[in-house]
Amino acid sequence: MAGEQNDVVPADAREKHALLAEQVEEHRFRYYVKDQPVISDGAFDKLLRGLEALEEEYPELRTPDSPTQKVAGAYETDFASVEHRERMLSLDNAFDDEELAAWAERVAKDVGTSAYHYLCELKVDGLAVNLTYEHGRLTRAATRGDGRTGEDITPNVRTIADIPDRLKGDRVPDLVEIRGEVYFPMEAFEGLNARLVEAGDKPFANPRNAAAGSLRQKDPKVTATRPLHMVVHGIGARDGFTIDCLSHAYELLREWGLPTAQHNRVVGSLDEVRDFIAYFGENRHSVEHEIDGVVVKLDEIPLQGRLGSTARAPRWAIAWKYAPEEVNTKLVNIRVGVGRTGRVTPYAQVEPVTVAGSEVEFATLHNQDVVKAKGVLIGDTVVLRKAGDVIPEILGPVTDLRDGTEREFVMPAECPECGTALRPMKEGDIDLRCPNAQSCPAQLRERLFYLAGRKCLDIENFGYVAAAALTKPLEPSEPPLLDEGDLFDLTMDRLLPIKAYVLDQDSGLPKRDPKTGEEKVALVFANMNGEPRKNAVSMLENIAAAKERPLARILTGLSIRHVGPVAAEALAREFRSVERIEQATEEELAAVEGVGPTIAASLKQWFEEEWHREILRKWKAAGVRMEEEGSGEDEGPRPLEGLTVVVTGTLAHHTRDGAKEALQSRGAKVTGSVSKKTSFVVVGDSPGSKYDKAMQLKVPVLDEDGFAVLLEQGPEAAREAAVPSAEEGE
Ligand SMILES: NC(=O)c1ccc[n+]([C@@H]2O[C@H](COP(=O)([O-])OP(=O)(O)OC[C@H]3O[C@@H](n4cnc5c(N)ncnc54)[C@H](O)[C@@H]3O)[C@@H](O)[C@H]2O)c1
Ligand SMILES: [Zn+2]
Repeated sequence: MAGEQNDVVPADAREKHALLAEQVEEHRFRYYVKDQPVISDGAFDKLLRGLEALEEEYPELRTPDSPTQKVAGAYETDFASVEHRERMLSLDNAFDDEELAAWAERVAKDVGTSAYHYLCELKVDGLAVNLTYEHGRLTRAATRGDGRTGEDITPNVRTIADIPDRLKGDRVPDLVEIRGEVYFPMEAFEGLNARLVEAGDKPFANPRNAAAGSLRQKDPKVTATRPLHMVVHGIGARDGFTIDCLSHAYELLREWGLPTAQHNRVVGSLDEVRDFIAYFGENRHSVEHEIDGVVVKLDEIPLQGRLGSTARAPRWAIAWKYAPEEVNTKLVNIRVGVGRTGRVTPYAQVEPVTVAGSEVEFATLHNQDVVKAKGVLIGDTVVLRKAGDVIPEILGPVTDLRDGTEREFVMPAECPECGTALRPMKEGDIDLRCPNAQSCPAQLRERLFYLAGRKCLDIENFGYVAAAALTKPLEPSEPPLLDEGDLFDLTMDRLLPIKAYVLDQDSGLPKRDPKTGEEKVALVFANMNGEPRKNAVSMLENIAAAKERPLARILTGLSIRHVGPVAAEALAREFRSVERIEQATEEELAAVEGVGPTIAASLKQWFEEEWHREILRKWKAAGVRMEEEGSGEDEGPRPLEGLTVVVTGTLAHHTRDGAKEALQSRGAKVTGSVSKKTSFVVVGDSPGSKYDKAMQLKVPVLDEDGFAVLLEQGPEAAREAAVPSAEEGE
């Protein structure tokens, strides 16, 4: 019989099986012993699945020593080996609903009752540990190993703050094995790698490897410096207490001071299990640790016993795996981009990979220090992560795959777009900037793109392609826009001859002809006959229409540092024209709610640049609305409406214009001569005749403090602060 079956397995299947088995063993060794896997979990799971599929087809290949039949892994390591009292198992996986339903069906069939519950838990991405407590004291901690024998890591585990040395309470059992997952928090990962690189050590490729590597240190003092955490997810051998449900056991463990999970849920139906899976699929990153799936268990412990286990995994549990968020790929190059404010940021170009459903070719690297801290070299295989909607990032390098051809990234000294020498904006800044703010094509392009965008002028048909074509065309050699000043003076004549690279929507990089490999070049605004394209016509119409946008949007569109839509709204409401903002003192600007000193200083700086003021002059000449329209009841409070105020003498904290603006923006009328109708006279040093006149007419007089009261608290309070006190005032 056995001989017959041997004949049935074709030689190539046998060979393929042996090869796959060897690969799986090799990757397990790298993963469990070296803490440096060289392929992603997704890729590893595929290998294992391939092996399982072969064994499904040729069951003779499923020998007890096949990697599919074992808990990985029995390896010689530097640690003493210890036997678990009760076996630690792996889990069977479900990658789709069919597999989940098949598991549930098997359970229903074999359990012999309909009175059972599913316990849904999150699958923590870390490494499994077994903690032995005897009479409430932690006596041993071990890794899973091959499930029977693990590595003794007791001194290392004692350094983990989450794990109590002694169990709390008076119901402590004689013996209990606690199973849980040790993990390394994602937020701490970057810092750890930075320190490792700094010290000349190898960085970790991802947080799970960092957890394993940190826990499996020869020197527990090193482990103690790592922010490891644990979540409990099971219970092994026990003596001195009984439990009916795993969920109840967790309550007991919590009382003992063990770190139990916060998101477990007991449900009665498979549909509720599906809801749980769907919910955490959506909210994967709202959890305090990384998860790679959901573990569904039968809650009733006697029923777990009834179902039993295979050599590898319990039949009463299944692990639902979410789509992997991490993949391995090659770091092809590190390029630099220039942003709207001239900030030069390196970014990674990787061999295109699909992760979390989308193809990724670029990942952010923030700045040259981040590149260094991550310890990645150009040419490295790297772990790329795409978590939900967050932009893809590089976690770390797979250093075991280096062959010596990798090279370090060097931040360029010059702007890649305009050649200007890069420098920090101010001393101590990490970020380098291109100081050619006015005409650096990259900065101008980004500013225009922003200016035309939703938050600002909302100019339809004016996107990235137009912004690029207007600032750095291939032809003509002189770009139509050297800064944003001429935006509203663009004419079709200027647009028609413009040729530019055809840019890819996502990357902003030139598209290439698939046949020749050459970058594609095209007329941007004209069709083949040299006539205006439809969207060029409407772009110009939309630019003209944008002249009427509210002041706040115009202000936002100037790309003044720190002046976003909120600050722009506040400024527009308070000062009601660009001119008055320009004339205001730094104090007056800073005093506006929602503005403050940083923005005020930045505004002052901006207005100091001649070319900035030139933009304003050109826009005004082109008919851009630089003021708020009408008296605008709905445009903010005007607490001084109806008052007439005279300002005289020198004020310490305001210029004369500044004081005037402050009054006007609150609705007061400011006049030059004192009369019976004057509500207040504000006097500074050496006030002269207007002061005398005010005294004569019994008009309330305010010194600088009184003026502040008027501005901040209104006329009632100001009358009280006035000299002389104006009891007879209306
Ligand atoms: N990249 C590689 O080269 C490589 C190599 C080997 C293994 N791996 C990865 O390691 C994993 C395989 O390891 P495995 O055999 O331990 O199987 P598994 O990770 O699929 O499932 C078993 C493990 O899940 C853990 N777990 C987390 N939360 C749990 C919870 N709430 N309840 C119960 N258990 C929970 C336990 O530690 C348990 O041992 C896979 O993700 C695989 O991709 C990767
Ligand atoms: Zn530049």
